[in-house]
Amino acid sequence: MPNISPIIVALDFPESGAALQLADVLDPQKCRVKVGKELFTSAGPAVVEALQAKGFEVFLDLKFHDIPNTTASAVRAAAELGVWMVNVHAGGGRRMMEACREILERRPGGRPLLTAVTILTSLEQEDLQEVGIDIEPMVQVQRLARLTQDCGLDGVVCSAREAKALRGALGDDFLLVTPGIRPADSSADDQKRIVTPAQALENGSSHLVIGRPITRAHDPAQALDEIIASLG
Ligand SMILES: O=c1ccn([C@@H]2O[C@H](COP(=O)(O)O)[C@@H](O)[C@H]2O)c(=O)[nH]1
Repeated sequence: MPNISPIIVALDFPESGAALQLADVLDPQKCRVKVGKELFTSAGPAVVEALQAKGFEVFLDLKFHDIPNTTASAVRAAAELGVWMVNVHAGGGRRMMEACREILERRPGGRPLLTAVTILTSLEQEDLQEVGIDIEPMVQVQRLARLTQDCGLDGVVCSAREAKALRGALGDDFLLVTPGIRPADSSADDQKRIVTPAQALENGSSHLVIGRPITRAHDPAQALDEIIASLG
C-alpha cells in the first residue's frame, strides 16, 4: 500500500451497518481501520471480512488478557481472520506474550502484527495509584514496553506522550501505536493522555489511532483529510 497514512480509524459503532457506512466514505489507500470490542461483539468476524472486502487492512483491537493458552488461541483465531494487527495486554506477562508470538510463528503463511497494550490512554497517575501502581504512567509504560520487546512482539499501544522516550530506548523498528490523538480543537472525551496528530508523529509514533474526531465529524472523509494534511 504505497503512501498510506499512519492513521487507523477506530470504527466504534454498535452494529455493522453504521461501521460499513462510515467505511464507505473512507479510502483504504489513505487509512487503516480498527475493529474494537463493541463492534466485534455485536457484528463478529463478518464485519472484519466485509471491511477487508472493501480493501481495508484491519486492526482487531480486542486487547486479549487471559492465561497463556487462552490468549494464544485467541490470537491464532484472529490470524485466521487475516487481520493486519492484533493485540493483547502487556499486563498478561511474559509467558502469555511469548505464547502468543510462538503460536503465530508456528502458523504457516502470513501472520498479523502483534502488539501489546501498556497503560490505557484513558488513565492518569491517580487512576494507577488506585489500582496499586505507585509510579508515573511513563515509568510503567517504559517497563511494559521493554518487556514486550523482550518477548519478541512487534510493538506496543501507548500514548504518544511516551513515544519519544520509547523510540529512543527501543529503536526505529518497534511499532508505537498511539490512541488518545486529538486535533487541537477537539474534545478530549474520556481520554487523559492526549496528543495532537502532528506532535504524535514528531514524538515517534508509527501509527495514530483516531476514532471520534473522525467518526463523529460532520464530514468524516474531510476530517481525515485535514488530519493527514496537518501531518505535513
Ligand atoms: O490505550 C488505549 C488503547 C486503545 N484505545 C482505543 O482507541 C480508540 C480511541 O478512540 P477515540 O474515539 O479517538 O478516543 C478506541 O477504540 C479505544 O478503544 C484507546 O483509546 N486507548
